[in-house]
Amino acid sequence: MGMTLTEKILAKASGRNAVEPGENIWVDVDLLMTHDVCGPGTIGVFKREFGADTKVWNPEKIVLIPDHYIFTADERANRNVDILRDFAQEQGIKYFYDITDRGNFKANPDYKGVCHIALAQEGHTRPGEVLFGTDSHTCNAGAFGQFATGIGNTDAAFIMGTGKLLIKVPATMRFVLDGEMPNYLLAKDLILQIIGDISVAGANYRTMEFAGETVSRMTMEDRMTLCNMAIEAGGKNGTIAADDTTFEYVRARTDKPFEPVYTDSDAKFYSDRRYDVSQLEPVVAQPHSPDNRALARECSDVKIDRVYIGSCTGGKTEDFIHAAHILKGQRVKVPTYLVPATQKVYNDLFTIKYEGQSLSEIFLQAGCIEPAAPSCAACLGGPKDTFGRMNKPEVCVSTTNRNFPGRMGDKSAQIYLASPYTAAASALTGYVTDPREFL
Ligand SMILES: CC(C)[C@H](C(=O)O)[C@@H](O)C(=O)O
Repeated sequence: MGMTLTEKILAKASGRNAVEPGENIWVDVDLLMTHDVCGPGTIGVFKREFGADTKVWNPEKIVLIPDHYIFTADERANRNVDILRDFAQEQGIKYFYDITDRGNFKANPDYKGVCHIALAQEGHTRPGEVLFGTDSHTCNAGAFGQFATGIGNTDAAFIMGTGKLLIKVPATMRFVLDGEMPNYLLAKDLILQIIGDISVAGANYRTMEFAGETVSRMTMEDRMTLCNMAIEAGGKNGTIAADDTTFEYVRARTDKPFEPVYTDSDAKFYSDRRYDVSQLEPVVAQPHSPDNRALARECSDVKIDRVYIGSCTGGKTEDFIHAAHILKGQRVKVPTYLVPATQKVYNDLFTIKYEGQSLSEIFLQAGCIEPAAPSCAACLGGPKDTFGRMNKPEVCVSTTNRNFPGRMGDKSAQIYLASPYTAAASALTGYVTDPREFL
């Protein structure tokens, strides 16, 4: 019987010809990623269970990325990065993207930024491989036809010691997206539409496989936006079949060989949903859940206090190009925070020209706050001095991926998740705004 992309990767990683959903299998891990929030806990469990002097299973297959709470005076947050640094030195970890100078990240060429985008930009997201990360948005890398999922510190510590993990094979839900994307829709609208349809528990412990002609036409950044938010529907992982777009992106960033695998034509799906994207409209997720969907135009009476454009799912180069498309030559009415996901994205804001102006010039002329140093910043609140943190019960339109109570700081703050178009259009009016008003 045929297998899905996820089943095929897991079969290969467990040394078997075939696997079925529900089976518990041991898989060999290609890459383990951890960051400043969960790395210290993972390292603690690893040392406790394997011994203080034990070496990790493979220092070339572990990636340590400080990204969450780094530009802060908070001592405990800073200590977390120190723990990662000490561990990287002690173990000879090959990929440790350090931040040594917290005051001026530009001085440190090793610093990358938000782990999920940094993993892609550094060539760690390869088709056919197995990636585990101590972060729920590790599913981002499914965009490359990789099996990628978030795990807890205990599982990560086990991988550190053995390079293996016992997991249950997830069943696959397929989402076929066809049709011409209207010029007012972005990938974020599609995934918010899907999560609104199936709910935040609609894909619990299942793969969300995205297919169809619309997906084939998408850039890698769009595909990452889709897969990144599989976890917001409870998904174990997201997947998209690798194609020429994928190969071009990956080969430009790594010379490591990889072997893509593909869903068989007779594979069995848990469910199969189809969308004609030409019929969809810009949407938002209202407070306080990513599945609390409404049409952007239905929320036009919601007055907002700020706009936030950033994070792994909404702070990539193309996200800023989309925002610039709306903001060019206009003036924002509310404070507008810009947080590039990575240092590469940050550099793009100053080098990429959009209709003759750099993106950063467009933003500053429109009255946005100067782009911040790349990091997760206020996407998940963070210490009080975190850039863009919501320290008051205000209302924000944000391109991030979660809007739970307290997610960006204050517990009563209200977050409307939206595409970069909708976020930028809302910045121009001070209300939740359908981007068609400016396109
Ligand atoms: C800090 C980390 C454990 C967390 C996650 O796993 O998702 C964070 O990145 C988030 O987005 O909420």
